[in-house]
Amino acid sequence: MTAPALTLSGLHKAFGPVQAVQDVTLTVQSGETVALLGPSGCGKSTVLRLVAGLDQPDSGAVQIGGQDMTALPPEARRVGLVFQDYALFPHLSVLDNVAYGPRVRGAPRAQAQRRAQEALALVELTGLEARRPAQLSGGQAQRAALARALATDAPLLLLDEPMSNLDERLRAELRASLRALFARVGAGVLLVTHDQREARALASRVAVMRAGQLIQTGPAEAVFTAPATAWVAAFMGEANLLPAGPGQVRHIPETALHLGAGEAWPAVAAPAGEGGTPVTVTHPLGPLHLTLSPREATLLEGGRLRLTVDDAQVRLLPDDREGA
Ligand SMILES: Nc1ncnc2c1ncn2[C@@H]1O[C@H](COP(=O)(O)OP(=O)(O)OP(=O)(O)O)[C@@H](O)[C@H]1O
Repeated sequence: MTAPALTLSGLHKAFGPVQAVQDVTLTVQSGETVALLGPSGCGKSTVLRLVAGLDQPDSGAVQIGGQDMTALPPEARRVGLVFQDYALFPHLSVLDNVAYGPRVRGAPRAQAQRRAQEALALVELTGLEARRPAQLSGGQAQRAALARALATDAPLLLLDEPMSNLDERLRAELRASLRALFARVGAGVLLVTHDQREARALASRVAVMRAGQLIQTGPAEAVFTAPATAWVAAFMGEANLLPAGPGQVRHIPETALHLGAGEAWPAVAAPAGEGGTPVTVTHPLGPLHLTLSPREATLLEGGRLRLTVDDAQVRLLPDDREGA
């Protein structure tokens, strides 16, 4: 079996009193996209910087393609980097920006440009080779930065909030094309994001990070449908976490709420928003929050809503939301 694209073992990194990364252990296989997901300041970018060699860990090891790279400088690590601000060279054409990686690695000009053309074709920027970065839209600049990482043929790609500067429409567009692109290039991809939708759309596995530590790692769907703790569930946007005794909550996912059957509970609707009509139902388990589609909203009768809760989907989770 081939070595994983990336193996992190027991990484620690502190900045003065701040434990930015604590005991992070994670593997990314070749051809796999793993999302490092967590709120601002939890240490995601620091992990990427440790992988890229831009920072040194206090302890722990970074292996890339099965080789220990912990002590090596960034240029020896064979990783393709895409950071939030793209960092394209403003004075170089798009083609030269993308050919830069192969050139630095010693490829003759013609060969480097050929590789750059191929990478630009992959991100659908063919035809814009002669432009300067300032003449690109946000989405195009983002794709040029990606092409530059792809042109290095690195077995590991590191993406830090790669769509943070794009509007929602462009994000949705790029999400769809990126997933297909990653599958085609076969590299291991470590993607940093605080956006759970982005993680869900792009990654096969998700590692949830909080205050420097990984608190849940697993297949994306498993993490989203079965969060391990109340904090993870809340971070994923789960609204129904009801008190269930000391240190525990009852997690009722929206899929567990079956509308239009059972008892009619008192329900208070808020004005309809973009996602639908928010409703709070007074249920013996506690107040249940849900958002009704226009069709579901017709089930509201005289301030009441019929619903049943599918007990099989209800889980007790440890409540770890205080502190940290
Ligand atoms: N060079 C540094 N010096 C001091 N503290 C730092 C440094 N870099 C990061 N930190 C601190 O380490 C913690 C983790 O930061 P990091 O940038 O890794 O978080 P993040 O999860 O990537 O956040 P964001 O999503 O906002 O980019 C934060 O508390 C941050 O303030």
